[in-house]
Amino acid sequence: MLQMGSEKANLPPHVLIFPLPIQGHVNSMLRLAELLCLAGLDVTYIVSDFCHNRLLTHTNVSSHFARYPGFSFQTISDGLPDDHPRAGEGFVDIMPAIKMVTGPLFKRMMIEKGCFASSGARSPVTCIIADGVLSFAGDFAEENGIALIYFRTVSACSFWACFCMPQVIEAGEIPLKGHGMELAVKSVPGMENILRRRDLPGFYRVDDLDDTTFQIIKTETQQTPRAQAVILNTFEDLEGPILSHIRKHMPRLYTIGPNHFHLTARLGAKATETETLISSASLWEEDRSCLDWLDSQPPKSVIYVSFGSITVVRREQLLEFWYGLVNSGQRFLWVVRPDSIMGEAGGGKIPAELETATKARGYMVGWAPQLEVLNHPSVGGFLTHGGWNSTLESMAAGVPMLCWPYFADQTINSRFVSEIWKIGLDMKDTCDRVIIQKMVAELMHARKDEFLRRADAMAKLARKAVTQGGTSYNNLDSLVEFIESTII
Ligand SMILES: O=c1ccn([C@@H]2O[C@H](COP(=O)(O)OP(=O)(O)O[C@H]3O[C@H](CO)[C@@H](O)[C@H](O)[C@H]3O)[C@@H](O)[C@H]2O)c(=O)[nH]1
Ligand SMILES: C[C@H]1CC[C@@H]2C(C(=O)O)=CO[C@@H](O)[C@@H]21
Repeated sequence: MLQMGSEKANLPPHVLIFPLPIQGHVNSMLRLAELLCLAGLDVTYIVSDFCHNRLLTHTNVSSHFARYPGFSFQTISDGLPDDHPRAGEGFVDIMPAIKMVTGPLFKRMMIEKGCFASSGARSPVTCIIADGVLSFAGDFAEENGIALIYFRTVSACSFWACFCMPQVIEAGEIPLKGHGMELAVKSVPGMENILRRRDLPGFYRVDDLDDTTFQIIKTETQQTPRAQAVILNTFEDLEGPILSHIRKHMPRLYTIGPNHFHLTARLGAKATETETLISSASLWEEDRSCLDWLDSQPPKSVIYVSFGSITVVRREQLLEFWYGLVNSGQRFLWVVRPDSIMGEAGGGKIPAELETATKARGYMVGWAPQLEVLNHPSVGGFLTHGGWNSTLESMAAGVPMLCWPYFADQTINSRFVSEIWKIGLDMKDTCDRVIIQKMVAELMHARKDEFLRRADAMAKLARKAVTQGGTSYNNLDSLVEFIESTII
């Protein structure tokens, strides 16, 4: 058991925050870190050397967080060589490497550094908030009598569908073996009339139940209830019915999202200043020239296209998207990450008609300041992979979505976007220029008003949740009180 020296008793709680070291987890949990700093807690944020180097290179996190004396970074290896792609198919290496290398390193680091006890005026770590898929951090907390909270960075619907993996197997609804994808899934309580097999989180798409990633996700998800509390980046008005199911297993569940919006609200920003007060957590250099380009476009005329930090596409798929966008006649701003095209550097010539049309009404960047883009008045739609941060950021900005899920939670998020929240369309499992053209037109023209109306209503609910008295606002206060109550 780690001892709290009595002389430290009046110090604030010291929370160790440990995200899975990939973009979508790092930014979501960094926002939580700042929310806790604002509440007066001390925070150690532990992140991979790889992500830390990139954060230092591409963002102002160091100077931004300097305003919180109780905040510090600690770095650790993610177990992968520096030149590992950490994207596309390479994502399957991340979880095993973290488990095999980072887990043991973490334990050593915590013991050797006495849980960072000697760091000036801070108490030793009193609470660990670990990513919900890092069970080794939970083991450490349990073994050493430190309070444990899990933060699963995905939607409640995805988390719940993963939590029900044993029942889905039991019901014989998987393995999928590539057929029956249209069949209704009946074994996820609360989603009986919502999901087809193709809408299950992408981890389910296995022919063999011994698949390593499937097993890791199943095991990591099953152990969640051992934490004293669970945090989700969502809000009650968005996922209330699913949250009720989760609460039967994990009653102390804090919904505090959308995180970025919540942080903005707590920082006291006015709507027009929205994103400048939030520190960027980008692992790539943001190309801000796209904001100038957006300034010269008509209101709500641009579809913003981005598939997040892990998606990769084959050259044929890139061309299908490109033709689809160009043939739709729509203005577009497209993020093509330098590492997102499979094959030899995206080799091959780009057809002249695509180049010409792009010069006329498109703009491409390697990485964008996404929050500012989504909140720009010229943006009227978002062609997205449906990563949870992108989905929440789009919702909070009132921007309708066209979803092209790539893997993981994205396949279920896109189903909820189209069928439950009705703020966009789901284009999963197709990549065809004609379909893309048609769906872009549907989102941006034929059903534009309908989608904008609902997206605007959803944005209002999100704002209400993070405003004083709102559910996420109150839940964050309760979370802080809970963390304070865990000091022994
Ligand atoms: O040009 C860009 C593109 C993205 N972003 C930001 O990068 C983040 C991307 O996060 P997300 O939309 O969640 O996608 P991924 O990077 O793919 O995130 C991973 O982590 C998420 C949270 O667990 C999961 O929902 C996703 O499926 C998983 O792929 C968002 O905050 C974006 O604002 C930028 O700032 N600029
Ligand atoms: C690489 C993936 C492993 C787990 C994470 C996840 C989750 O359900 O927590 C979903 O997709 C990715 O963000 C992560």
